[in-house]
Amino acid sequence: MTVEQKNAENAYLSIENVSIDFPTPNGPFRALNDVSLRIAKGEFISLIGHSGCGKSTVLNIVAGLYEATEGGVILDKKEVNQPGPERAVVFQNHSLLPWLTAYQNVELAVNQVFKGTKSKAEMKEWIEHNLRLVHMEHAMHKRPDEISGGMKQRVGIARALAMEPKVLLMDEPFGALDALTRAHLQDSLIEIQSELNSTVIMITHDVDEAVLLSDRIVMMTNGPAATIGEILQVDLARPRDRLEMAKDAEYNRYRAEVLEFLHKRHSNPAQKKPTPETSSEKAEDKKIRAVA
Ligand SMILES: Nc1ncnc2c1ncn2[C@@H]1O[C@H](COP(=O)(O)OP(=O)(O)OP(=O)(O)O)[C@@H](O)[C@H]1O
Repeated sequence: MTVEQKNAENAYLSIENVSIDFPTPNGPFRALNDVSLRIAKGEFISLIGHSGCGKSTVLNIVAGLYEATEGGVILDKKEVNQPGPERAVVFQNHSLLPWLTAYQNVELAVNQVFKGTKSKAEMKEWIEHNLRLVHMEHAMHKRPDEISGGMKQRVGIARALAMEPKVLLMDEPFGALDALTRAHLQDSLIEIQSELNSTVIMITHDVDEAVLLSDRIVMMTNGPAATIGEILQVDLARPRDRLEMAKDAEYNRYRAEVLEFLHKRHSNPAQKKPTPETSSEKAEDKKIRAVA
């Protein structure tokens, strides 16, 4: 059986022939063209590609925030056509309510999902359990302005996990953090993933992050009309240890494979013909190189 057939059989989340046109003053702009991806339960998928290729658009369609012009998304046999708590999103910039403590921020989401099904005591235990999962039990009664950026991101992840989503959607969740904090959070995510076996789609610009965390890395072509260019299956044994990985020849082969895709086979067109209008894309490309 081919990998493709195996994925089709095990699909928990299916993105089927998705295309999207955004209206612009010059007519419709096709951002994504014919994107298809089948994801198994418990799989960790990274989406990587140059700035503006459409990664967030894919995630927003799965989240139900954007509607595909063609094709659609099916999660656990049901079509996705609006946002819902079974698809929790973690953004780059933590979106905690500033006047609530870490505990209360998680409580808000838990109330939304479990009101009527869990007792007050069960809810308290569940909120604390999720804060413990991200190692935030010591600061659960602090407000966002009293904790660091990395801690806020941990609370954002706890809040998403506490909703017990079928799929966790992460849009550059560690993009705004310094390298060390980022590494700590990646390690926490590896730990959580091995404990919960969550199904995850994560957007990243960081090649090491993608290889370290993913079962498959989905590499997107440049837009407009972006689509999936290649998919890299990462067959590294778990649990993965970052220090051991750095010396592992297989790990470095996967890493080189992603870099080749991004900088050779699908290099950023902004780099080839630099113009003032593309300066923001060039900055983004530097971001990919800097973290690679
Ligand atoms: N609501 C919208 N209306 C019009 N165009 C949009 C809209 N959302 C995205 N686009 C366009 O679709 C393309 C893909 O954008 P998207 O944000 O998905 O890219 P991305 O790969 O996530 O970028 P980045 O890595 O910089 O976050 C871009 O050309 C963008 O300008």
